[in-house]
Amino acid sequence: MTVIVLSGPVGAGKSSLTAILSKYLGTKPFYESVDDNPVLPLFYKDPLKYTYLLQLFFLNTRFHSIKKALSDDNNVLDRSIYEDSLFFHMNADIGRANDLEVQTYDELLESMMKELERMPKRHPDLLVHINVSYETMISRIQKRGRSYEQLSFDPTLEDYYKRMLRYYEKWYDDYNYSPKMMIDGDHYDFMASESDRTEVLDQITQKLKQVGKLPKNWHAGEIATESIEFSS
Ligand SMILES: Nc1ncnc2c1ncn2[C@@H]1O[C@H](COP(=O)(O)OP(=O)(O)O)[C@@H](O)[C@H]1O
Ligand SMILES: Nc1nc2c(ncn2[C@H]2C[C@H](O)[C@@H](COP(=O)(O)O)O2)c(=O)[nH]1
Repeated sequence: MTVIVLSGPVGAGKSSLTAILSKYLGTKPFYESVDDNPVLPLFYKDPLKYTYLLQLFFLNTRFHSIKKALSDDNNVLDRSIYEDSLFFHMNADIGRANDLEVQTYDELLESMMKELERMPKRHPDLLVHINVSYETMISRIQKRGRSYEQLSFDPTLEDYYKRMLRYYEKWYDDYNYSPKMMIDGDHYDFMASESDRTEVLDQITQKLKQVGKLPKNWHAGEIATESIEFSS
């Protein structure tokens, strides 16, 4: 059984690579709750009011997903509980949560992480982080077109996204729950270019081989983007 978690800032390409990778490895994809998330649009309209509720919503869904992924067969997760704290503390640092909310959140997360330690499989086998520049991030956010994520919806999102990229640098350096690797999301267009897709999948399978976690009975094959079901 092999569990892979994807990480990276908004628009980096996590959901897209989750779909490609899970199809390639013949494993199950787990997606974040976005289009069916009732709190997300409220958060972008009024972050001060909805930061805490949104975080509890994500934390709850991520906890259930990682528990299921760690007890199921092979899986690929599009963002996981390991990034939850980055988002909450980033928002708290810009004044969107008070000290009591931070303390309560940290204690709750700690209890959840302790519960994961009791799972038969305690951690993922590999973290695949997609690194992108601010320019790439913005162009992908525009390409995807969720209205509330656009700079035209809220110009202060420029600072928010730039801060997110800085927090991710430290987050990736500190992450130590599993082996990890970084994909250059500026360089590889794994959506439109077949050779880029092949190269990225190759990098990931090499790393899985290196850590002894390539799923059993798996054979490399080509995958066409048309055959993949992307999440919306
Ligand atoms: N490597 C890439 N090259 C070009 N376009 C990409 C790449 N990765 C993702 N995209 C496009 O960028 C947008 C955001 O990708 P998505 O997978 O939803 O990002 P995330 O899940 O990290 O927020 C989508 O329109 C997707 O088609
Ligand atoms: N405040 C938070 N926002 C979050 C969190 N996780 C995701 N998000 C937002 C960011 C995007 O607008 C959207 C989906 O993220 P993608 O990176 O998949 O595009 O949800 C969080 O924990 N806190």
